[in-house]
Amino acid sequence: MSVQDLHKTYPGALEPSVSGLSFSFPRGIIAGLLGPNGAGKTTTISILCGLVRADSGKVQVFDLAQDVAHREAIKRLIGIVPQQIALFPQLTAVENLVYFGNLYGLKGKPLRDKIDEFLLRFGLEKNGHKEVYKFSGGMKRRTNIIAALLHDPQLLILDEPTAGVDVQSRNLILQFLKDYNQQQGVSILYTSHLLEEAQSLCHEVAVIDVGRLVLQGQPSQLIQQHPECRNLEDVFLHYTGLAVRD
Ligand SMILES: Nc1ncnc2c1ncn2[C@@H]1O[C@H](COP(=O)(O)OP(=O)(O)OP(=O)(O)O)[C@@H](O)[C@H]1O
Repeated sequence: MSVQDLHKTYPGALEPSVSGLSFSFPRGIIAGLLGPNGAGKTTTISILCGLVRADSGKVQVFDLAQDVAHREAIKRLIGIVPQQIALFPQLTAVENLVYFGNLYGLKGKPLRDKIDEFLLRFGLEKNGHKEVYKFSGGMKRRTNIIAALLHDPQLLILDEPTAGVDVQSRNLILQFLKDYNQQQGVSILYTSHLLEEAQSLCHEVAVIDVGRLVLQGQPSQLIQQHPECRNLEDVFLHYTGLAVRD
């Protein structure tokens, strides 16, 4: 995927959210889009998915331009896991997942089999028929991820998928993402504020700040290039500074 000279100012906003942003990631890797609060990560992801329209700039997903002509094709290629849990609380996990599968034209036994397979893989097999409002935060997050996987996306985009989950759920989610990337060859784009996690998960990261690219590269190389930095978090702070963001 790539974005080139991307600009976006929301209606009524005084400052742009994305301002001349360019980066690209090769197919088949786990990529991290990192940056402080308000850096423009969610906006960029939303533009990549076709949920928000850019003011200007070029966006490509698997060599398809993100425009009206390719929006439907790109929608089928992408699975989106939003930052906020997007599930119906009064429905059970299975009912939610049937609903999301139906949106992609999946139904019947093949859909039910797939749901059962993912519930098992995400440790939810005993809770499929429980209403989601009764779920813990980690269970909701895991169900939210399954909803994005049912149509076999080629690119999985996750906005802070491990925010607010316990160590066990986080471990399961990260191991799943590694396996899914390796075994299925699915490309993954992920955002997080947990830089230790990003360092161990991502093949490549792009750091953005105030809507612009700050640096991009493989975590190990970025750390090597900065002898004074012990880890990715040190490199991140070196470029983005210590000042807190609004
Ligand atoms: N719908 C909107 N209308 C106006 N401004 C918005 C809107 N959505 C985001 N913004 C602003 O755009 C900027 C970038 O926000 P965005 O959510 O893309 O950043 P982020 O990097 O994902 O932040 P965080 O890490 O806090 O989730 C912020 O200043 C934010 O306040």
